[in-house]
Amino acid sequence: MTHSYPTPDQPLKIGTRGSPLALAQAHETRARLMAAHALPEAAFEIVVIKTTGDDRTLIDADRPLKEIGNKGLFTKEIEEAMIEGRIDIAVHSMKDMPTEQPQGLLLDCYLPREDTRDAFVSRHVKTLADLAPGQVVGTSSLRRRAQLLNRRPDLKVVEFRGNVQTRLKKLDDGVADCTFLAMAGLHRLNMVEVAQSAIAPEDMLPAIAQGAIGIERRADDARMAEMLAPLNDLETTQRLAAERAFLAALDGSCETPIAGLALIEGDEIWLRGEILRPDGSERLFEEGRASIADGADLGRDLAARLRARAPAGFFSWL
Ligand SMILES: NCc1[nH]cc(CCC(=O)O)c1CC(=O)O
Repeated sequence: MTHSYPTPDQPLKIGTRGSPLALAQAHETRARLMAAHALPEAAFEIVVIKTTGDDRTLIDADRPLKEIGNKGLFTKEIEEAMIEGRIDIAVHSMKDMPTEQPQGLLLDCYLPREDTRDAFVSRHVKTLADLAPGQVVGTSSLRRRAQLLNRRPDLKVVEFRGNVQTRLKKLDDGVADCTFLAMAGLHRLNMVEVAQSAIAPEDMLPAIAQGAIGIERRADDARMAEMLAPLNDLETTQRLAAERAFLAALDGSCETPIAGLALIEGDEIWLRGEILRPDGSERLFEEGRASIADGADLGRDLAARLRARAPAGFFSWL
């Protein structure tokens, strides 16, 4: 180590949102840094930063998130704090991260990926296939809404937001018969028992980067680069390179339901991706394989194939 380690007097500042899931991810990052460098907990300070996405006056309004703002809703204030030096690193759910970072910041450290599947959450229905016609699904995710309606146009979808506890309360109140959450979030919150079942990717392809935690730093911060290096998981990096190249090539303006999942099989990477119309009336799917080093090219290639197949008007921005 050529740089000095953080100490209780000069702790390493870990920036995060304040939600229970965000805090669990920050704690996991701290634990991994402590183990990798034999440091005490006191050498770290967790700095909670409120983002536009956490603003109750905006969030409590019953508007879908996509109408409130777009990219960086949950990251802008955290990235500003890092650029200003108030924090050293930021811990993010990669699923919520734009494909490009602001000038001066770098996102190149990924923790080993959790379960990528969506969870089927209900008080009285066991699996997605057991839903009866007309039953009500609560979700705020454009992707999940479109995927569900594509397969089951007979179901009713209602807007559903809030943290896990709020959503479970809504299920208890009978607002909806079921909802979906990422298995990864439930694992990290030790709440996996609220899932009736995990949904196979063949039935619901997850969001790009679902289940992955990324750690962002200042690009010129050599000390942090060195401290984060042992935390980076190679396979997660390779899978996200393919998935995020796919997303970037499709714009990924959160206005079109996009899903994708890469898996490593031997010395190959296998990528599946799909785009849907928001009402679920149309679904375009592609898959392909490449050598692992060519994952990003595979992602761009899959995106180009989908674009070529998409009828005019499929993307609202074209
Ligand atoms: N958009 C919110 C969000 N961002 C990351 C996760 C879950 C954890 C993950 O996918 O890493 C969630 C909640 C959810 O979809 O249930």
